[in-house]
Amino acid sequence: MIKISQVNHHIGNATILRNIDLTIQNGGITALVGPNGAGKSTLLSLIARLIPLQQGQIWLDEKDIHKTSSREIAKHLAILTQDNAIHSRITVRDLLMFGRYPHHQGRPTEQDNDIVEQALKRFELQDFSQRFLSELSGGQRQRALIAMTFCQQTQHILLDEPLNNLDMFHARELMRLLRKLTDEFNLTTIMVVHDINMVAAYADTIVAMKDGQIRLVGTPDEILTPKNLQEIFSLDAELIEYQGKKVVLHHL
Ligand SMILES: Nc1ncnc2c1ncn2[C@@H]1O[C@H](COP(=O)(O)OP(=O)(O)OP(=O)(O)O)[C@@H](O)[C@H]1O
Repeated sequence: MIKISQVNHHIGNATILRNIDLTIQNGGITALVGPNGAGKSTLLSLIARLIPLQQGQIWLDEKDIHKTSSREIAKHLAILTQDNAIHSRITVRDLLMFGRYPHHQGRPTEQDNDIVEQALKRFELQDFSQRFLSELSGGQRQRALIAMTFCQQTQHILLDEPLNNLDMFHARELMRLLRKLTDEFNLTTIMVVHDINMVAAYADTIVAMKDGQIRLVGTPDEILTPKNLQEIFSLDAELIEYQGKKVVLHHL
């Protein structure tokens, strides 16, 4: 469980996050949605301990995240941020093995090799395994980075806009795979997603943010209404239902 209590965050005079209270139960996919600049990435970075907490508390199960070492946190929580300052002269296979680092500390075992092999297979990266990241397309690189995050084999996975750079086919494949892995390993997957229809189809819970605040929390069925879309995104959109899922017609 991730429990966020009374978190506030400021940069200079600007308030970036305001009175954030949120509990994310273990298991399932939670989608963080909201307009650009709402504070989604900042909140993910605070949960993953990538930036210092200024005010409030964040708990990962029984651990106070900001009082626990990064090494300990890395065994329970993996994050893929938007700015991946990863050296491009590394092969896909080595990148995935790098994801195992919190476990092997530089000395990979047979088990680490197996996990990397499985991830190469599941993320369909076998054909690229010996290629450098610089030799991949943007979408292929994004898949490799997500696979690396999974190789960490943590119970909690945070992904900031994982669908970036993916074409329609690979975006859907990735969402299906994330759904499958989340269910199979009972993971807690938290992701920032802009494609609201992917959220409608694959997320269990939506957390909608705006202006540094959490405005709505609920299931896609509860949250996706014309009134809420207007309130969060200032968007006039119609909704239809298809195969029991909401579809937002926002492009017309
Ligand atoms: N280092 C920084 N210095 C100043 N302002 C910042 C900094 N980092 C973020 N911000 C501001 O904080 C606000 C929240 O940014 P954040 O990246 O968390 O939003 P977001 O909801 O993830 O947006 P997006 O959907 O565009 O990725 C924005 O107004 C942004 O300009």
